[in-house]
Amino acid sequence: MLQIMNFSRCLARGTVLQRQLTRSVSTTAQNRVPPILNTGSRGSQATGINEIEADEQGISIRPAGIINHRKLPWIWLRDNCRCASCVNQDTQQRDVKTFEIEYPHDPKIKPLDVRQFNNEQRTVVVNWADGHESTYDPGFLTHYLNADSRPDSIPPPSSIEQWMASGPKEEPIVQYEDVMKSDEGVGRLTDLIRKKGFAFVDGTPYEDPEHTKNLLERIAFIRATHYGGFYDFTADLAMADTAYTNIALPAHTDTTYFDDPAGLQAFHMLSHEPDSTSSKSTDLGGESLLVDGFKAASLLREQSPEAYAILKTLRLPWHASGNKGIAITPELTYPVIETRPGDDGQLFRIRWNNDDRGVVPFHSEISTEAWYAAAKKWNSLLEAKEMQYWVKLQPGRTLIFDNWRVMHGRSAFTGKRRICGAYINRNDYISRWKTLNYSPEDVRRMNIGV
Ligand SMILES: C[N+](C)(C)CCCC[C@H](N)C(=O)O
Ligand SMILES: O=C(O)CCC(=O)C(=O)O
Ligand SMILES: [Fe+2]
Repeated sequence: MLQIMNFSRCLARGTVLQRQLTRSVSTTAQNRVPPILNTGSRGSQATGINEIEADEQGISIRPAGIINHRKLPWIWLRDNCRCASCVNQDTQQRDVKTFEIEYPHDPKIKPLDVRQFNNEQRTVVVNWADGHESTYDPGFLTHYLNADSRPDSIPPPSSIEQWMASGPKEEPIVQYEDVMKSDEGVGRLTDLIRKKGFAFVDGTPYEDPEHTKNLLERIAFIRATHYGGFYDFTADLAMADTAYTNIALPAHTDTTYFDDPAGLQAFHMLSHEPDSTSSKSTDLGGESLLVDGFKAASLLREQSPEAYAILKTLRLPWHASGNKGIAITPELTYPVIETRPGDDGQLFRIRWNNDDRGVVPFHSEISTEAWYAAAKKWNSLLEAKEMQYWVKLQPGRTLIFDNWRVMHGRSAFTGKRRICGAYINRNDYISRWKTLNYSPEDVRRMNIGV
């Protein structure tokens, strides 16, 4: 039986909807909505909705097992209405005139009633005084009752595989033709990178670097920097950077000098031939080093929580200054190790290139010597044999890695060594990974939090 108190005007509406309705609530707290299971596919577990309470401020849904009584304010509900007149159906952008709503009590958005339907989605409907009707997926509502922000578009920590000198359990390989011929191939490639930090694309044609460029553009458009867009380089100091030499490079991440370092980096060794500088007998060198920065940070946290805290806290300047007319530094300073907000402090980004690091600033709580001691511990981890995964890149095998997690380096070399590749923005890569590895519904929720 419909119990609609203080919502006199919609009584007529109530009879029309009655046959579909399982229940509605009034602003008085004593109305309890018997438990129903929320079939919303929010996150990994269905959240049972026990009861909906509505009052002058908003509605609270007491999900099964959750005791918090967070109330979802009316203005928040109206602002997040997803109906065709509140969301531009062509662009998914908000059409709601948020700031025409008088806050906090606008007679226009006074709710006349809140209902839960007995349909598949168990949708919750709010009828507003101005005649507007908003429909909500209970999974969306219960998510925000449990969380302070939109669902993360990150794989659960359990699926992020950290590795050491032997690399991931299974070598992360995707075939070039799979990536070129289908989005399924791109989905597998981006998911391997997301979970293992890097992947190889085997069978990449190497006669013409264009194939490598086309491969990388299957993920997302290439990010241009002062090194150009798609890069194809040898040890000729074409640019004033040690990458364009043949010296050994220790483990580092690239583009530490941008506020937003490149999300992905790729290397495809096109050729490596002896030249007059190479002695016939010894090998030419130029092996590639990969170090899992998340593994290193996890070990540092275990072995020396203080050093970990210091590298997480003290923010540093970084720079790219070698090339004429180029003087790039991030606008903010950044620590070596960054974690996501929240007390589980999931690792978010590693920024490490001791050659491009600026001057360690003096800090009110952290002594400079303490930072150097912590950085020394960090560096010893990166130099430890058991942390170093070495690969000899070959023509045909393109390496693509997460430059926010995996550090790269190389051994010194002789001969003529030619590498091509590119950077790709973090958000463009994550967008591609999301859209190819999650349902449109889940992507929508992750992206707009609804
Ligand atoms: C050749 N390639 C463009 C890939 C790199 C150029 C040098 C990158 C610089 N040392 C850094 O760490 O960001
Ligand atoms: O030559 C290599 O293997 C990599 C050099 C490097 O660190 C880079 O190009 O970013
Ligand atoms: Fe590099």
